[in-house]
Amino acid sequence: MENKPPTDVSNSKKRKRSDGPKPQSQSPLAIKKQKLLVSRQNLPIWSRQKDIRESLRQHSILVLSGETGSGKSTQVPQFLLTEPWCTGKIAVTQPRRVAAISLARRVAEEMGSPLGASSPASKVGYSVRFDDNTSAGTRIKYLTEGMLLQEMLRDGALSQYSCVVVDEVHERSVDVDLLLGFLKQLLESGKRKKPLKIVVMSATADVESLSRFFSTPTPKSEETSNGTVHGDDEEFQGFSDDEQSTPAEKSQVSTCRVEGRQYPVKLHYIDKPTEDVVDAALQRIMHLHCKEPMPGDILVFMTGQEIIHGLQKLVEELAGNLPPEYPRLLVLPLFAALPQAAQQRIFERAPPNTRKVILSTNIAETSVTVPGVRYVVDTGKAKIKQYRNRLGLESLLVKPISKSSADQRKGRAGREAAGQCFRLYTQQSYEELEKDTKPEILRCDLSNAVLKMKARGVDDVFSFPFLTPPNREAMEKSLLQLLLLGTLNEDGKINDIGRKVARLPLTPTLGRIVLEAARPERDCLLEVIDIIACLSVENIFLPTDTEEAREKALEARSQLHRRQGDHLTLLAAVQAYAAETSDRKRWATTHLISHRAMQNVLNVRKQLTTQCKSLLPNPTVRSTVDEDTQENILKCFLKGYHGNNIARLCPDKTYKTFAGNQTVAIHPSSVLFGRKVEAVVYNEFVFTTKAYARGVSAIQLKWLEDVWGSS
Ligand SMILES: Nc1ncnc2c1ncn2[C@@H]1O[C@H](COP(=O)(O)OP(=O)(O)OP(=O)(O)O)[C@@H](O)[C@H]1O
Repeated sequence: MENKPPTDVSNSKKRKRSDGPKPQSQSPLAIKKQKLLVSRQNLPIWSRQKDIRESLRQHSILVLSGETGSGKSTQVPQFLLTEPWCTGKIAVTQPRRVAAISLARRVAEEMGSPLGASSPASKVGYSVRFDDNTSAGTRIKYLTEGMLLQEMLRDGALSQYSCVVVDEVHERSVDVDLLLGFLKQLLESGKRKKPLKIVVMSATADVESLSRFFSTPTPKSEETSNGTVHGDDEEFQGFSDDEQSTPAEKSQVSTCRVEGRQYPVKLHYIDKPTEDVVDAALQRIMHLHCKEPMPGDILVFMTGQEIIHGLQKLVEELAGNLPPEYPRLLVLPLFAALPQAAQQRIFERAPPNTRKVILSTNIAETSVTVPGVRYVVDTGKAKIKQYRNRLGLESLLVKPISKSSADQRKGRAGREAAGQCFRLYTQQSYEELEKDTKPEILRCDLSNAVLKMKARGVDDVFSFPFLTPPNREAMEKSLLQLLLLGTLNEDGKINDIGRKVARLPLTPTLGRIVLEAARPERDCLLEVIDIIACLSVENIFLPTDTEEAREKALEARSQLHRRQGDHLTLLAAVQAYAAETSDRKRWATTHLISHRAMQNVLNVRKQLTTQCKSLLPNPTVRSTVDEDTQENILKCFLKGYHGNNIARLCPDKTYKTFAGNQTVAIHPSSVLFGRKVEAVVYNEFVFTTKAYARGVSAIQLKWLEDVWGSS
């Protein structure tokens, strides 16, 4: 057996010092910790603890690969916590908030620590967009990649951290690619007073290219040739040169492979390709439920929210007709737009004699352990973001996943006991899948990434150390967009507006809309925040799939509907909900509005309002929104969309987009559906059976001069 876990060392010291009446080991947290220690010791990674610690004593960077479930995400930070160099915090990044939260919860339990802000003694916390659950004592912080990037804007040297663990690097989100580049630059800059250790890990990491990436020095561009990669001037204050380590030391990369997983997963394929994957999933779920013994929950990977809701209905219907001797079925959906509390329900154990079936998008694909899951059903598809450069459009398309994703999905079974994975595609189809998912940076709108680079002082974005350099044309396009948004100056340098936008937890477009609303001439900050809060959560309006339901909804929501369109309708809904003081849940039900989504809107609204305080210290608070304010609100959206997301009515009575001259119809979910107005602004361009604009409001063409004429 290896050394005792670091946490044990510190706690045994504490125990000796404590002379209170009740030994610490009897507290519920300590009992749980002891119990979990046994499972931790059985993880394959446990026996590699010494090697992992040793390699980071010798090197700055460790690229760690190991099978799903081998213990990387939960154990590595705990192994490193008591290393001599680890005097600060450890950041562990995750591609998604659901994983960041559940891992923090698990590791807190394993360490016998309260979670997050619940106690100053808490050692483990998490930080995700709109939810920072950490305390002054937090040593291990699970956070989304985006949150660490935000932190880097405030403190580019990451001075509170001794270590950054970049987990699930194979997902290759834009944020992780930026993070890797920034971390590499930070190590090369020699501007850290104390050592910073970096661990990059995944089950399916491309160890070779990651090692090469970190060990090849970044060529210096003109802008960075003075050796500094600087954001705000204050970022690197307090670092003295004499304590810098040499670049040779810093670029040392070590690698480690952890073999084996705790429990086996039996793999099944179908014999013939299926046309109807929803039906195949339904059959598989019901078959497992009726034939397989309890306990054994089922995790099903689907493509998106709508298809999940559809399958949920079907499963519930069939389960309702089963004879009483069968266990009950509890169906839980899981997708990104679902509020956190609802997402976390999947981690609760199912009630007695009940089997959980979780219908999830790819957000449960990596890092998470869903207690109780023994069976994974994989449809082999996911919605993947695709950016069409020429049109300047980003859309989500249903595509086959990669082998690496399929293996991650399989890895969600066999975590607490042996499991099985049912792939609803043939073995041949699996063999034909791409090895890895194409990095997001090659298929998305880059304006957010470029603005983040600019805000961190990377003026020459073309020489940024990318693991995979994006397409030059896409970069140029995003630079142009940022220039049009008014976030960059003509010379390409970030300006004050850009810096402010970059600090908001929103896309550059939404951030720019907020900034416009904070201008005293517009003074509609609170209203715009309300609308943007709605756009940041799941749809507040409950779905209406039949004609009858649509009519019912129209009637129920008639007082909220605004003839100007969806933006002001959202605002009316938030304001009416917030003004309801007696029974908000009932109000939501009567108006066919999701109470859960609304609670989330109010939460986001609160946080955005706090974050925007410095933009406009005394925004006008209104109980009713007069016509001038309505116009100002829509003008803010026009400012943010700067020519994109606008369509005008043509003589043939169709709407055509300003940019690209594409025909676009108003989506049936819009309050403007069927109406013909001079021009419209919309939030989203979606392509289903045809091109639709979603989230639409009527505008006047003469407003454009006022909007685009102003800076
Ligand atoms: N919330 C949890 N509930 C129960 N067991 C858990 C939980 N989280 C982790 N575990 C246990 O710890 C093991 C290791 O999990 P961990 O997330 O550290 O593995 P990993 O190697 O990072 O896997 P992956 O690559 O799939 O993210 C799991 O297989 C499971 O046995």
